[in-house]
Amino acid sequence: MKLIETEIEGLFIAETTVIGDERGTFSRVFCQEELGDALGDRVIRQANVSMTAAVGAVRGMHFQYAPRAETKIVRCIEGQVYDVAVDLRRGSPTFLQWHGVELSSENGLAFIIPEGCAHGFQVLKANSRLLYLHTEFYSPAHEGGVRYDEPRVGIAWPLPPVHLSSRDVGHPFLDANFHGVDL
Ligand SMILES: Cc1cn([C@H]2C[C@H](O)[C@@H](COP(=O)(O)OP(=O)(O)O[C@H]3O[C@H](C)C(=O)[C@H](O)[C@H]3O)O2)c(=O)[nH]c1=O
Repeated sequence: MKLIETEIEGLFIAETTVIGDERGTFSRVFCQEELGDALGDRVIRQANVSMTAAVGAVRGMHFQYAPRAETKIVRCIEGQVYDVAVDLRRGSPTFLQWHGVELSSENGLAFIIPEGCAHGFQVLKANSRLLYLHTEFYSPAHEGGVRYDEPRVGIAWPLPPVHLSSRDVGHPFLDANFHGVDL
């Protein structure tokens, strides 16, 4: 696996080597050692899978507050999505900047999203499935969210967002006094 830095500190794209033969393909989807520069001494504590049916559907933007802030490794195992991270870290030079990347079962890329960054995605191919590896346990009491259409962030979704959950349309807009989350 090869780590590619982005302009947002701690936010990486991971390339995966796909080994093909006459039977099909094999690829390593996680390696604590090969992702060491992104993970440090963090360990994976929980893995989840989501399937999202409708093209254009958006889930996000989610994060967990400290002390249950988490690094999240996201990979598209079926279909194709536009995956986005937003830097919410107080004092970060890229505060409220976002970075998007297309993840698909074809390109085998993974997005490594550090603590203090919100995550969301939009479905580009029907019935897309995502695998999430989390360095913290799910903690509803520490869940936070930013609107997918937050004007202070300005995410350029490839398609008009549809099929959002009531929770995701219910996230508050950021007021002028929001200066970031502390880790
Ligand atoms: C994360 C999680 C959720 N849940 C329950 C809570 C809800 O009843 C249901 C769906 O949860 P939520 O609407 O928060 O999930 P998504 O909107 O699909 O969020 C997912 O997609 C966005 C883009 C992310 O970044 C989240 O990390 C990822 O969980 O599963 C659990 O029971 N366990 C869990 O670990």
